[in-house]
Amino acid sequence: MTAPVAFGDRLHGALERYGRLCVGIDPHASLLDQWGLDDTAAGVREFGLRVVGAAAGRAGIVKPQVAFYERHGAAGYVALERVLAEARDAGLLVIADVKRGDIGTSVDAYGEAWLRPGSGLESDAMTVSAYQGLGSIESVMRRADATGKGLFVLSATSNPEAAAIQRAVLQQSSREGSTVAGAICSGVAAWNAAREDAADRPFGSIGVVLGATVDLAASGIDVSADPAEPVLPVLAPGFGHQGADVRDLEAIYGTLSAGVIVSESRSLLGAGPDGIAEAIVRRADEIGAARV
Ligand SMILES: O=c1ccn([C@@H]2O[C@H](COP(=O)(O)O)[C@@H](O)[C@H]2O)c(=O)[nH]1
Repeated sequence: MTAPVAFGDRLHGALERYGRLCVGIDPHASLLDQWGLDDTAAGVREFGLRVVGAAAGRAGIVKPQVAFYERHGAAGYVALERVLAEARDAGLLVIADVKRGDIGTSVDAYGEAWLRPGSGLESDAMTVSAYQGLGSIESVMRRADATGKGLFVLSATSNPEAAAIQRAVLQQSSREGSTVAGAICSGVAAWNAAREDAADRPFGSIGVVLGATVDLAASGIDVSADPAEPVLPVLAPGFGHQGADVRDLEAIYGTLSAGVIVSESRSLLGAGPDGIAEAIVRRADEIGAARV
């Protein structure tokens, strides 16, 4: 059996071809209304399929926010399965924004749901939480590496109320003295660097979530340190609707900039069903113009 292509390689290819933009698929009730769709499982399916149609060939990555599908129970999941499959069939890299975390065996079961080839919910990557300890996600990191999938581990999230916990300083750890956010970043970078084939990889397959609205230095993340090798993928919500300016990308992310994926939802989706394709092209151009 041939080995799967590493997620980091596929991510690198998508960024080279289409640039950094990741199109969020967040069917908020207000957006469904604006798009002339019902807030039902059928409505969120149609919304997702239209976003996928608009993103295909214009952006490299989509990020469905699973919560908006989960609102509709089992029917919402059936709708989501269809959206995920269409997106992957269209050649888009799919990051399922599920933010799962638990003890190791349970996190691995989440990994089986979202990352196992052939699973109904199969995605290319998923978001996970390591707030039960980095060791709690080790089995899912192994699973991701073995199956050519990726993970984005929450580190410093874009919501302001996260700082109190994410800036807390670790005790009883080999990373004692680091903040929670900093330890997650350095732990993930170290994981990527320790892979057997790390030297041949442009990007690691395990990344972190670092909000663009965050003062990363104050969160204990040194954005002037030597860049990680391989490049650390950074899923970056917070641009667009949440107020961060893409022209500040390098100032925000410094030496982490090479791995930054600009994830925007409402700022694009608000263009409506007739304007979304054009909004994606315009935003991808703006981000490209602000290239670092
Ligand atoms: O720190 C985080 C982690 C995830 N998100 C998610 O990203 C999108 C942002 O949507 P916008 O409309 O572009 O604000 C949404 O799905 C969040 O759940 C985040 O915002 N911050």
